[in-house]
Amino acid sequence: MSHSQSSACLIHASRLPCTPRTLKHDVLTTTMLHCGSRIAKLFRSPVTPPFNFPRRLLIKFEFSSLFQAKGLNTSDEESDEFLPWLERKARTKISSMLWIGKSAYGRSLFASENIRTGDCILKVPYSVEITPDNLLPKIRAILSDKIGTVSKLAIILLVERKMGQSSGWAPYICCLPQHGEIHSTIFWSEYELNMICQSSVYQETVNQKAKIEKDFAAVVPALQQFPDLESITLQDFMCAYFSVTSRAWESTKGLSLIPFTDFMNHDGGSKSIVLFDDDKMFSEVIADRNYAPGEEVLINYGKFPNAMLLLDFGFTLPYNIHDQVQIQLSIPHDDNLREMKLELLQHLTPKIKDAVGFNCPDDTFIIKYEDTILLEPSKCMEKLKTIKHTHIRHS
Ligand SMILES: C[S@@+](CC[C@H](N)C(=O)[O-])C[C@H]1O[C@@H](n2cnc3c(N)ncnc32)[C@H](O)[C@@H]1O
Repeated sequence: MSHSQSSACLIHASRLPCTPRTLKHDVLTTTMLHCGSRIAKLFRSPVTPPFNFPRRLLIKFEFSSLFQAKGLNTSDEESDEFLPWLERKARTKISSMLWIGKSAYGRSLFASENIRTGDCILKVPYSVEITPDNLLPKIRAILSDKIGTVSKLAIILLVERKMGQSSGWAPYICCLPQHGEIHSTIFWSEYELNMICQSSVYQETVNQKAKIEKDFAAVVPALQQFPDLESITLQDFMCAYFSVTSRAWESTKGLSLIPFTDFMNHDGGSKSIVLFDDDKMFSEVIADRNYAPGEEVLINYGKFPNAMLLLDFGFTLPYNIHDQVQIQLSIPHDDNLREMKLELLQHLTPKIKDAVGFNCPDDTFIIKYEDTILLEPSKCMEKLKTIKHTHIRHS
């Protein structure tokens, strides 16, 4: 890392929130509940490229933050009708503390009354969550076994959209993002993608698009059996696929779309996550702090670096403590010192296995933003010297 880059990290560090919030009930230790994870970390392609953020990409990330603003919390008629519709469908109360409004990042949930740390702010029964089980049996019967769960959910969304107002999910389907509203790199033009061609986001985007195209090719023969579905295009499939990667949660019961909960936007500093109660068959969210009426209520999608947020969710965070860079040294296989160099890398980056993100080859190391915040240059130099001496003695 160059001097200018490391000082930039330190400047950012001083702006990071430093007071950890605590939950009134430690929901994570409640045995009955288990937490779901956003699927981004579960659906990585096995091929892994080097992860070098060129300066211009960093500029793009910082630039995007200029558009970040506080919640707008204006309501509209469609949104006002959404929760009563879902509660009728679920035959139970889902939330009395939240309402749907518009934020700088699209729809969002806002506090309708004072919320206290530890309050359960919403409870969505499994019966109104969309899982691959919702796939029409006649479609499932002719789908290839190779079709993954993301694609299955994408097909469900496409089928329901085709049904228009006669779909039992119509109020939800019309809230999902459409082409033109999605900023994931899978929708970037070739010109835009070329600007990030040295980063792994570029390669992951290429891989992701190839996977979607392959899945679509496998799905088309099934869709062609149904006159209403044969007009579905690759672009429609890509939009539906993105709706799933950016909105679904993975839990013990598999992948699911959770209407209403998926209107919540992400805050990397939030401790609220989606919890699943398999006995009582609902998912829920517990507030990690107090909210005043009208405040936007946020949850944490997971510890994702910006590259992954961009690919799977279509946004980046200006100060993301989970951000990281992958640097590939490209140590030639015929290099006599290759093993020693790889070992050195392991010493220098012992946390490499904890890194969330794209897989990476052996000769790659990851610098995590949070590590650079904690890094004390003198300790780092000491460590380097120790490793160097150990190797000199051994060789
Ligand atoms: C699960 S949905 C959240 C609801 C969404 N805002 C909507 O209009 O339906 C995830 C999407 O919300 C937006 N989003 C969520 N958190 C964001 C954030 N912190 N910054 C920018 N966009 C965000 C992104 O478009 C992302 O793909």
